[in-house]
Order: sequence, then C-alpha cells, then structure tokens
Amino acid sequence: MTSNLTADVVVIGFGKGGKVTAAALGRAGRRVILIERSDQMYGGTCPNVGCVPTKQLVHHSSKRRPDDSPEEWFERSIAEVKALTSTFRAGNYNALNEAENITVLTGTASFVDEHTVAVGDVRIVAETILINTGSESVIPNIPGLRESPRTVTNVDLIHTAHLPGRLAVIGGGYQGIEFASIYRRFGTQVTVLESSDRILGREDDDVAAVAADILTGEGVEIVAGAEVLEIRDEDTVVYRKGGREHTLTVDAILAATGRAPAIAELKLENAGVRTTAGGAVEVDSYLRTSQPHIFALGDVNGGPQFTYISLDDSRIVVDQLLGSGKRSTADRVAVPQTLFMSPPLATVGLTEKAARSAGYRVRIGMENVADIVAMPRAYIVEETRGAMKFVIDAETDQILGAALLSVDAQELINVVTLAMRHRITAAELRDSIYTHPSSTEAFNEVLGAVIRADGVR
Ligand SMILES: Cc1cc2nc3c(=O)[nH]c(=O)nc-3n(C[C@H](O)[C@H](O)[C@H](O)COP(=O)(O)OP(=O)(O)OC[C@H]3O[C@@H](n4cnc5c(N)ncnc54)[C@H](O)[C@@H]3O)c2cc1C
Ligand SMILES: NC(=O)c1ccc[n+]([C@@H]2O[C@H](COP(=O)([O-])OP(=O)(O)OC[C@H]3O[C@@H](n4cnc5c(N)ncnc54)[C@H](O)[C@@H]3O)[C@@H](O)[C@H]2O)c1
Repeated sequence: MTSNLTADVVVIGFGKGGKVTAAALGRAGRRVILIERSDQMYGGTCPNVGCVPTKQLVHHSSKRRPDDSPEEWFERSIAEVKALTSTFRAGNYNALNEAENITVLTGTASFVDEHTVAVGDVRIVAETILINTGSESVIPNIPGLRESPRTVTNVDLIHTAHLPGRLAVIGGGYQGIEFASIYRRFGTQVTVLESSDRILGREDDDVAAVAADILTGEGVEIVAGAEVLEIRDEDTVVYRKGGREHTLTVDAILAATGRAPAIAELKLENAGVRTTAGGAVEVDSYLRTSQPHIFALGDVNGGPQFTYISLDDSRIVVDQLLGSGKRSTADRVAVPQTLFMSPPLATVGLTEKAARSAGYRVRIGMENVADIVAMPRAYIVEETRGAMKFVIDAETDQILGAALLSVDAQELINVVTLAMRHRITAAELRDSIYTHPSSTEAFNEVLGAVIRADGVR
C-alpha cells in the first residue's frame, strides 16, 4: 500500500554535501527526509568505499615489514578497514537519524514529478529537493571486460580480503595510481595500462616523471600509450603498444578510467531536470537545476570529484536556503587536490604548461626533496623521494600553482592554497618563519631555487 509523506526538504543520497545540508536545515527547523539506497553507504562514497578506506590502506600497506606474510597482512588490513568504515557509517546514520527534524529512509529514490519523490511504496512531496547521488566507476567498453569475473572497481577492492597476486589497472589517474601504489606495497604484482602517452596527464612532464620513477622504483609496471583491446578467457588482458599486441594474465582487473554521475535510477525526466552532455545534472553557479527548487550537490553535478567540493556545494545550498544567497561556485579560488601515492602528490592552481598557455611569464622554483637542505624532516622520517615545484607569475610574484610530491604534501598544499587565496606573494611565503624540523620550511628554500625564469615585460 502506498503511503504519502510530506517534508520541507528531501535529500536524495547520503553523500557529504547532502548530509551537511540536511543537518543545517534540520537545525533551522526544516523537516528533512534524507534517502540513501544502501544500508552499507550511510555517509556516502568517501567514508565507505572512497577516501577513508583507501587512505587507511595506504597507511597499512606502508607498515608491512619484510617478514610479514603479504596475504595475512592484507587480510588484517581489510579487517581494520571494515571496522573503521562500520564505525563511521553508524556514526553518520545516528548523527542524522537522531537529529531533530530529520528522518533517514533507506531505499532507492526516483522522481515521480517535480515535487514528488518515490522510495518503494512511499511517496514524499516536498517544497525543495536536493540531489546528492554521487558518481560511479565507469567500466569502459572493452570487449570481455564487463563480462569477466576478474573485473573489479573500488567497491570490490575495498570489500575483498583476498590479496590478488597480479593486478592489471586500466587507467593511470587518481584511482589507478592510488590503488597501484597501495597493492604494490602489499606485495601484488601491478601493471598500470594507461591510454595516454604518460600517467597523470594533467601534471607537467617533469612532475609526472618523478611520480612515475617512484612508482616504477617500487616495482609497479607502467605501460603508457597502451590500447586495451580485449579481455580474453576472463583473465588475459590483450593490449596494443607500439604497434604490437601484448598479453597480460592477471587475477584482477581494476577499471579506473573515470567516474560518471549516478543518475540512472533518478528518473530525472519525470521532474523535468536537465542533464549535460557528459551525463551530469545541469546546474547554475548556485547549484540550482533547470527546476529552481531542485538543487544538485557533489559529484552528480559534474564538478570536480572531491569530498571537499561536495562539502563546499553544501555551503552554497545552505546559503541559498537559509542565508544571503550570494555564495556561488564562482567564489572558488585555488582548489587543491592530493593523490595519495607514497609519498603523496598534492597540487593546486596552474601547472607550468597551463600557465604558459594562459599567457603568463613564469618563474619556476623546483627542487628534488633529497636536495632540500632546509628540510631535514625528509631524512628524519626516511622519505626523501619526490620533488617540489612552484609556478610563479614573473611579473607580480603571485603563486600561480604548485605541485608538491613529498612527505606531508597533503598538509603543505593547504598552506600554499591559503597563500594563493589571500594573494600572499612567493617572496612572502619564502621568507616566512616556519617551525623546525617541519616540511613547510622547505618553502624557505624551494621558492628561491629558480630553475627557469622568463623575462618580465
Ligand atoms: C577510491 C576513491 C578514493 C577517493 N579518495 C578521495 C580522497 O582521498 N579525497 C577526496 O576528497 N575525494 C576522494 N574521492 C572522491 C570522493 O569520494 C567523492 O568526490 C565524494 O565522495 C563525492 O561525494 P558526493 O557527496 O557527491 O556523493 P557520494 O558520497 O558518492 O554519495 C552519494 C550517495 O547517494 C546514494 N545514491 C545514489 N543514487 C541513489 C538513489 N537513486 N537513491 C538513494 N540514494 C542514492 C549512493 O549510494 C551514495 O551513498 C575518492 C573516490 C574514490 C572512488
Ligand atoms: N585522492 C583523491 O582525492 C581521489 C582518489 C581517487 C579518486 N578521486 C576522484 O575520482 C575521480 C575519478 O578517478 P579516476 O582515476 O577513475 O579517473 P581519472 O580521470 O583521474 O583518471 C582516468 C585515467 O584513465 C585513463 N583512461 C581512460 N580510458 C582509458 C582506457 N580505455 N584505457 C586506459 N586508460 C584509460 C585516462 O587517460 C586517465 O589517465 C578523480 O578524478 C578524482 O576526482 C579522488
């Protein structure tokens, strides 16, 4: 029997942006219903099958001692992941479900019309609707890949306690490189097959080369310029490289070629919500969809796919619904990101290549971590691999971008980002007082270690 409910706000999907917005609206006295399709996903991708478990695996993989059995160590690590993700999942559920004015429903939501959402037999009519359904790994259209029982995504890997002996990773981007690094460190034989002429296509050649050297130094095989042709007999990856066909027999094949907005089950057409050519929910800079009372937050709206962007989306939507309505995606300046290989690669702003093509005259400060005299911390913690690179506007001394491949880079990049946002010059960042021994004090040196400089006009 169908039951009808009403709410001020319905949130579809328990991702970062949705839950933070739901909490704020509940506190403000709005009646909120938050719908999540899976009882294994309260809190969304990040704490269940994304950021948190992968970073926990980065940590555990680096603690394995040579005498530890790779299989046992991996099994223990996955057990730790299970324990932590369960704690976070329960914490997320309880925090929302026990909050005043908020109800969590478990089930798959779809639109009936522009003000009505269905979950099984329940129909909910609401004034405002937020879509926060995230994204899902794309399995590329390679013959045999979808059919092979060896094909896995991030979700399968996080849930499998059995360490694959040989892993093929299709895609050398964020997911591909993180998993390649993690599994190699656990003891798996890993081959990354990347279709472009090198991994980490967005980065400058010199930075990507340092990253590739670290990975290959750890035993990851990287095949760039590889065209994966088919998966034969379930376990054999057939690819073309340099005009020749090669085969690779493996225990698991990770599809890491990008993530697409999760809209398949939403029946957006019933609500008249438009999508983009890339399959995202179309939004304006205030995150309103083509139906102004329906918003889309997080990966589903086609913006950068990071948890902190979904969080920032919630600031915009809360400002629309409870605040001045001024905040927008146009306010975002310098958004950093970190790829958690070991050591991590954290970047912000423009690469040298992008700065030059945008017409800037640049000064490049760059040094290998091992050569940075001002950063003994790298030697203290025995992680001297990597390099730091700054792209500086030669005319104004503003920092245009940075790529930090080093111990602590995931923290350092936030300092650089803050400097960029507040227009602190490269000289000011270079000549600041930093604690010792820290990684930040590398800035005292690297920002002055100029390897290339254009003349100023
Ligand atoms: C392996 C991996 C590692 C990552 N590591 C990082 C990292 O270190 N740092 C970082 O910032 N980002 C990382 N990301 C990206 C980050 O996880 C995402 O950008 C972020 O989780 C997106 O959040 P969201 O709010 O858009 O939605 P999500 O967190 O994806 O939540 C969407 C929720 O909606 C639910 N849902 C979908 N459709 C429906 C429906 N029809 N009805 C009801 N519920 C539905 C889903 O089950 C899901 O729980 C990683 C991603 C992956 C895959
Ligand atoms: N640490 C983090 O913050 C983190 C970690 C994982 C994922 N993420 C987010 O998730 C997003 C998706 O990650 P992703 O790694 O799936 O995508 P990605 O876009 O980062 O990388 C995909 C890679 O696959 C390659 N590729 C595409 N088709 C291919 C094919 N047929 N054969 C071989 N290579 C192919 C691309 O050239 C690219 O290098 C990321 O862009 C990021 O926003 C973030």
